[in-house]
Amino acid sequence: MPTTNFSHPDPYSYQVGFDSYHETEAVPGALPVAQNSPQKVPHGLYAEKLSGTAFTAPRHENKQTWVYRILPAAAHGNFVEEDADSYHTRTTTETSKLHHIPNQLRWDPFDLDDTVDWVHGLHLVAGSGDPTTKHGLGILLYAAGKDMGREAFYSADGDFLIVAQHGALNIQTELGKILVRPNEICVIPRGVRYRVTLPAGPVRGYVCELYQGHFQLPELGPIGSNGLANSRDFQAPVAAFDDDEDEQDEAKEYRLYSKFNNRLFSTTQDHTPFDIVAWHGNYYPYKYDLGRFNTIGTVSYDHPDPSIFTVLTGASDHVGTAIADFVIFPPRWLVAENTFRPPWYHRNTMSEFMRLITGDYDAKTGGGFRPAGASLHNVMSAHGPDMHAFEGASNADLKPQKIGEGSMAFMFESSLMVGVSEWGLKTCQKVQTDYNEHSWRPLKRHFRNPNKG
Ligand SMILES: O=C(O)Cc1cc(O)ccc1O
Ligand SMILES: [Fe+2]
Repeated sequence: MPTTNFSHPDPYSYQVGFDSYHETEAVPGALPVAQNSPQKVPHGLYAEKLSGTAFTAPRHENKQTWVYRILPAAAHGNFVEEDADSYHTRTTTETSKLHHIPNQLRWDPFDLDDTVDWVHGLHLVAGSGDPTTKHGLGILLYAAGKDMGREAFYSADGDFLIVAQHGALNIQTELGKILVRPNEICVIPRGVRYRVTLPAGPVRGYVCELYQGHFQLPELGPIGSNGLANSRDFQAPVAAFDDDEDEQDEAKEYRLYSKFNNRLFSTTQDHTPFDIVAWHGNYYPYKYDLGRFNTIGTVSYDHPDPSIFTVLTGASDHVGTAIADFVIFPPRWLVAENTFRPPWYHRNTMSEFMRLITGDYDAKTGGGFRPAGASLHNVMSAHGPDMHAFEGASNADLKPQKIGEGSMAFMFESSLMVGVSEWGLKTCQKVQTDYNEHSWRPLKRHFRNPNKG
């Protein structure tokens, strides 16, 4: 089945394509014809450009969108930093620095939290690099149960790749509306302002924030011109705006939050930020149903590298070496002959942050790897199947087998060593102290040395 069976219907319509040039207008004639910035924009709108790359970036990388809005984004008050205890993304103080440790780490499922909204429910778990130099990534967990009020949020730090694990996110962005349900992902580019409400109760999930560049589809190489995540399955919103002209002054007031170098600032403005009537460009938020992934695997022998499961990649300046790959492990047939079918034991120069959205995972059958928690195998931290998985798979009858039915695991894989936040290591109280003890210390020796008598 090439789509996920969602319990929550999607009320919105979308335009399709990855990195496409889209144009959309919520009022006919709002888009200027054949120019971007006429002396007077149709319908008395303001023209504004949102740049996702340097003006001079090469054409194949260049990203920008022209928006036509009721008032420019600049029309707001001064930002003031929020109280440090009210949010959970800081990295730069002594008490919130990142810890770099070689241990294999695993977390029990993170708690739901229905006392906070999207902005205040974001927790930095791990990260590397620095938003101020536009290098690296942040890995965040979100858990929220409240709608954002008359508020909007943007991150100046990077692109948010949101992996919904529990509950639906109704995301009203400046560029239109997107519904994101478990087993869907959504990318909100740096700077795009949005508001999250929760149409089906509390939510929980993960964010990979890319401080540099933008997510791309991986090269397909010898796979050919289709496969993995196909371009036409990416959905972008159509223009939609609120008109607050007839509302009372108090009702027009909006609070605007900015995530800026992992700190939270806010200001107010006396009009809605969701006033874009039309836009055109290739810098926009989008979503993707992981159930549509066209999974490729071996039909002969041996376990291939998990790069064949890459949905999106956030490239570094070095070809083939990612700042962040987003990889999934979808339901699939295993048919390899004479093969140990689960992942091999390995030490990776890349760091691997993993989790289950739902179901189970073939390398961890001994318990402890459950949806909504996490694991981190940092640079060169040895890992692989736990004792149960090893004994099971090395004695299994190798007939064709469908694995992961109803399951979805994912990985944020980075070439960078990631540090774990104070919240991730201590405050959340979810770190399993016996991960290694439970998974690999029980592995039995099977070698019988033929050189011994
Ligand atoms: O460690 C893991 O479970 C992730 C993983 C899966 C796989 O199929 C091969 C390598 C790899 O790191
Ligand atoms: Fe791995």
